[in-house]
Amino acid sequence: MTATSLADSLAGRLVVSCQAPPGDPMRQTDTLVRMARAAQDGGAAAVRVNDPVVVAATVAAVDLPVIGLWKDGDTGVFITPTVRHALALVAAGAKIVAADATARPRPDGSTFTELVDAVHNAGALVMADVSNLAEGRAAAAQGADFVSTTLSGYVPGSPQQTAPDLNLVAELAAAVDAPVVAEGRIATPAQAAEALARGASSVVVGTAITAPTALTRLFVTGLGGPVTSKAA
Ligand SMILES: CC(=O)N[C@H](C=O)[C@@H](O)[C@H](O)[C@H](O)COP(=O)(O)O
Repeated sequence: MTATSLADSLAGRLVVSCQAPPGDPMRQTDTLVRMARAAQDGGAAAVRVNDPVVVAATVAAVDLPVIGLWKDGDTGVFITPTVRHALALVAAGAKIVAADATARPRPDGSTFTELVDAVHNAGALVMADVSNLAEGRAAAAQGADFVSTTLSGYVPGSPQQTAPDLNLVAELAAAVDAPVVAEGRIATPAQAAEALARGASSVVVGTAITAPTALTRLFVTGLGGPVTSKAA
């Protein structure tokens, strides 16, 4: 699949993020692969998968393009923080590498441009995870193939809200040539459709589809608790 046809294959469609946080019972390679197979059966255009080991297992098990990321750490830049992480994902079979493209310093002192160039040279595309319009513009100017709202709400300065940041979707869609991906806290099909209507090219949904622990917690909280320490 060429870069253009890969991008076209995602246009107007759903991507399912098949991840589980550290310590979660679902964080097993086989379980995560089964999530990806279920996403494929349900009609997803692609899956978004964390960690090269899980990426390789998913690539072997599903026919969908895999968007790979590698979360390393939990502060600062930790979504595919370095060129080394990015290239490991390409080697594992990711067709698209998702990486933090915020303005924060990267742990190896590299630039986002260097990551983009390395991934392109290795034959894959880059999805820039951003938290605001300026970062999206910069990422697109540096060659990102997709710009995703992934980090809005998770970086100081971006709106802290329970709803998806559809304003950022619309701002990015008006400002960058790269396809804009709506991602983060999209909880219903209506919100996903609204994201497309606001200019998104694709929509990534994770928690609302693949996170039974978090979803159980929502219902438990809705019933007035109790929330256990593990679920807190
Ligand atoms: C901020 C961050 O680390 N986001 C991660 C990026 O890969 C994932 O934990 C999210 O589940 C994903 O972005 C999908 O979002 P939601 O689960 O809200 O549909």
